[in-house]
Amino acid sequence: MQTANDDDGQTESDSSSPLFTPEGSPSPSPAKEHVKVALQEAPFVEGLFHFNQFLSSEECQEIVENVIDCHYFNTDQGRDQAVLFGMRNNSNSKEHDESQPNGLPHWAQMLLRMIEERLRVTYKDTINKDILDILYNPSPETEYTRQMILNIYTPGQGIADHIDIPHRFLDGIMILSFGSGISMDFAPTKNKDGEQAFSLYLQPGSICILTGKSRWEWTHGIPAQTYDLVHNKQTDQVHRIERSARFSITIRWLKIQPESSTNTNDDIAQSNLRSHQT
Ligand SMILES: O=C(O)CCC(=O)C(=O)O
Ligand SMILES: [Fe+2]
Repeated sequence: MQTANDDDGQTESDSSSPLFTPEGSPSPSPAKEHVKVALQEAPFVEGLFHFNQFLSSEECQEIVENVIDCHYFNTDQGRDQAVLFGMRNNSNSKEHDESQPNGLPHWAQMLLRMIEERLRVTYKDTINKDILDILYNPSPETEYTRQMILNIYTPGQGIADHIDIPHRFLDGIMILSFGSGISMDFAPTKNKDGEQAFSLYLQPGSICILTGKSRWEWTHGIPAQTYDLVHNKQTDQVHRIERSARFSITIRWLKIQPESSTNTNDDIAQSNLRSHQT
């Protein structure tokens, strides 16, 4: 593998949006820790799907504008995360219908429908009915609701390696990336079948879907660094790409638990995952 300093072939971040300024300018400071080389495409892991250019740059821009209009964030005051909830659903109700009002803001409902349609039509050769059901029509034993976490990562910020809390969230997690690309580390928790940890570069406009084994038995996390190293398969070169501000939307099914359960501790545990470069 050769190394290169430019970011030839990589998708640029959208620095024109107010969500991505002033933190959006590239930061040249080197990370202290070893920076792993990320792949552009995911290797095979059961239940993991990763599609680059899932959303066009126009669609990304529209989503970001909708989010800006909702005023969820104030990065000056450290408010870089927002959590949205849909209405509850349960296993006795009719088949889940994403076209019914569900308590989420209009833009979020439109986004959910658009993702479903695209997976069903454009990605039908890869996403079968079982996976679509996990993502859009679960039949769990408990009540559940849609949860969407919106995160802004400035350069140097990350999230610790983790498995999304198993007793809190159902199977099926979708991660959409906007603004800057970022490397996400994946590692198997059960050392078997010769599975190897790897790092995957999440480009803006990409979707990363975790189901089955990749959701329950692999950790994912974002290293807190100011740049990423990305392997270009075509040229077999490694490119250094400075991070700018990234915005992500993580879509999950949240289990609704009795008042007496440990919801609060779980929420604190989940939000404490965000990490900074030290
Ligand atoms: O922001 C991301 O890309 C991932 C977030 C995540 O893994 C989580 O909230 O559990
Ligand atoms: Fe996660």
